[in-house]
Amino acid sequence: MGTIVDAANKEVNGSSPPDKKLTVVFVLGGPGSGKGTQCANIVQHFGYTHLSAGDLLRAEQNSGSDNGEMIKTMIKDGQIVPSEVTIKLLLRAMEESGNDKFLIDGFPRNEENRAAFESVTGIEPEFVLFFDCPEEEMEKRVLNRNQGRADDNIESIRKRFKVYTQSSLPVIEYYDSKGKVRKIDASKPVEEVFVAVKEVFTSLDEKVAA
Ligand SMILES: Nc1ncnc2c1ncn2[C@@H]1O[C@H](COP(=O)(O)OP(=O)(O)O)[C@@H](O)[C@H]1O
Ligand SMILES: Nc1ccn([C@@H]2O[C@H](COP(=O)(O)OP(=O)(O)O)[C@@H](O)[C@H]2O)c(=O)n1
Ligand SMILES: [Mg+2]
Repeated sequence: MGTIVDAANKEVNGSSPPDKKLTVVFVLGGPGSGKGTQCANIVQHFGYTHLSAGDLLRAEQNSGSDNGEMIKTMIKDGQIVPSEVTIKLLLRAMEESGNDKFLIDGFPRNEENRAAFESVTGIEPEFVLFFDCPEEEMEKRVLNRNQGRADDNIESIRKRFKVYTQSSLPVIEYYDSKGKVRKIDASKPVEEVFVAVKEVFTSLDEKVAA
């Protein structure tokens, strides 16, 4: 197990003083809600490292790994890759960053992701940033995204919306019941969304400084 997780577990178990206090924010919302766009802004202003689960999976797919074909098929089909694969990629990226503040974008996307991350790392998110956006607006954005993604076509998008409603929204509801969700109206222009995002991170910084 990586040192970053050992450090977090020490903190959870309270057996010895933590080496490092890790701050993790989960960034969730449907496909095209603006997670990646806003994370880039947050990085600039608040010193986080941005880890997109989707980007890490696409990089793994392209690296010629044994899991490449499985990842490719699942992404095209909008299915959620088993957490064993995704968590390994996230932890490796956390280690490599050397940072202690992370935006984890697009994860956890189902209950299996959520429970596995909690049991493997012992990390509880500081909060969950939730980009709330109507489906028709998300569909328009994804179809105009132009990043050459194999899943940004209408057929894959329909499947992704279904998975989002059936598997990802329940995770957001779970965190909402614990008072951890910071909901943002993501239907507005990028700059206006970021005004709301900034308020959330500024109040966290004030809490930490207090
Ligand atoms: N608030 C917004 N208004 C209009 N377009 C946006 C907004 N936020 C992001 N976009 C655009 O929508 C597309 C999807 O955004 P992205 O950040 O990749 O979303 P996600 O990571 O949630 O799928 C991109 O082309 C992006 O430039
Ligand atoms: N936790 C995750 C995140 C993404 N993925 C896969 O990667 C795809 C793209 O995720 P993404 O976060 O890049 O997509 P967007 O929400 O940014 O449009 C998902 O539809 C899943 O197939 C996954 O399996 N598990
Ligand atoms: Mg994204």
